[in-house]
Parts: sequence; C-alpha cells; structure tokens
Amino acid sequence: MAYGYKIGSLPLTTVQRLPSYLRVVREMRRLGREVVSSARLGELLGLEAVQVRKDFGFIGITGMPKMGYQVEELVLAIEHCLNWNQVRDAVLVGVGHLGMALLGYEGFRAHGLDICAAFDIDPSLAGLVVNGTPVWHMDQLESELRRLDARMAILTVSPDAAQDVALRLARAGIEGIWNFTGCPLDLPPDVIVQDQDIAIGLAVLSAKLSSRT
Ligand SMILES: NC(=O)c1ccc[n+]([C@@H]2O[C@H](COP(=O)([O-])OP(=O)(O)OC[C@H]3O[C@@H](n4cnc5c(N)ncnc54)[C@H](O)[C@@H]3O)[C@@H](O)[C@H]2O)c1
Repeated sequence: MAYGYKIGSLPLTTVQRLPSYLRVVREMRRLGREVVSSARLGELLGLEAVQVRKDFGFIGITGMPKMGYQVEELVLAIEHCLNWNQVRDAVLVGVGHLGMALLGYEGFRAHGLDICAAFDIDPSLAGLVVNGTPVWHMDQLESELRRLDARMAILTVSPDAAQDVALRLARAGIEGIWNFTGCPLDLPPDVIVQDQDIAIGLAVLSAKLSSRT
C-alpha cells in the first residue's frame, strides 16, 4: 500500500508518539481486537483524541465514522512509517555494561533492528557470542563492516574513545550512529547521529518530582 508521505516531512512529535501507538495496537491485534477509536487510544496513552486523529492523518490513515480505526491497518501503517516492518542490520561497538545489556535485549527485532555483530577493544571479549551476536576485536572492524550489510551502529564505548571510534565507523561506511556515550560527535554531515541520554529522562523525572513538593 502507498501511503503518500515522507517520514522526514512528519512533525517530530508525531514520529516520537508512533512507537507508543504501535506498542498498543500490536497488543490489541494480539488480543484479537479489530477496531479501536481515537478516544480509546488517547485514554490509554494519555493523549487527546483529536491529537491521535491528527497523528494518524499525517500518516495517511483515516478512521471509519462512529467505529474508529482498523487495528491491522494501523499496525501496518505505523510499521511502514517507522520502517520497522523491515529488519535492518546494525553493529554495536563497546561491549561493556551497557553494550552487554543492549545485546541481551530481545525487543530490538520487533523494532526492526538486528544487531548482527559487536566489537570491542578488549581482546578477552573477542570470540564471545552474546545472545546470538558474535563479538569481534576492533582490529576486525573495517573488514567485518565490508562483509556485513549494516548501515547503522550503536555506540556504547567509554566516553574517551567515542569520537575516534565514531569517525572510524563513518569512514567504514556507517551512515547512522545511535550514540549512547553522552559525548558530542564531530562527524561528516552525511552521517546521522541520534544521541541517547538516560540523564535527560532522569532530569525530567526529578524536576517533576521536585515540583510536587
Ligand atoms: N546514554 C546513557 O544514558 C548512558 C547510560 C550509561 C552509560 N552510558 C555511556 O555508555 C558508554 C558505556 O558505558 P558502560 O557503563 O557500558 O561502560 P563500560 O566501561 O562498562 O564499557 C565500555 C566498553 O567500551 C570498550 N571500549 C573502550 N574503548 C574502546 C575502543 N576504542 N574501541 C572499542 N571498544 C572500546 C571497553 O573495552 C568496554 O568494554 C559510556 O560512554 C557511558 O558514558 C550512557
């Protein structure tokens, strides 16, 4: 099905809400629900029904009057929009505490991500297989990336190594870096960097808690 929009043209706030919609409608599909109203989805996600209708309008989905939305249609449309209907390969660099935890997370495949290889500078980690993912020494990075079909890297190295490793990844053809290191990365403009900082969520929670007292 052609949806007639480009993900890059959607409002960022809509894109940020799509994973939550998808989680809820996938669960409804699992439970055998066929239709859902914007009001019900809004109630479950703490959103106004009108916001839900707007978001779905952006991705080309309109509901049926008095009935709502087809659950299956929503699942397919959101998966298509996020490109989560196609599993894409990624590599992970930095198999420490955080890297190990991410390698152990089973949910990535449901989000269209398969970590096909991991790398670390520590020779004692080379040769391990963590939750099905082989770990290679950094010496093998370029040769393995030539062999693999990964365009994306998850960066979980120590902060002092972040910039050098990111540059090496970019030079080896990686196009997108999910950066967990908290370090700003200086990379060629064609490399997309998405920073992930747990501290931001914690700061928001702390601010909300302190505004209660
Ligand atoms: N984004 C967040 O919310 C968040 C939360 C926790 C940790 N972090 C960050 O994630 C990163 C990892 O944290 P951690 O607790 O797992 O640290 P860790 O020390 O347990 O793991 C770091 C790993 O990186 C490897 N490494 C170091 N230099 C390397 C290099 N040049 N090439 C390849 N591998 C190299 C180390 O051998 C180690 O296995 C850190 O940068 C940390 O600041 C971020």
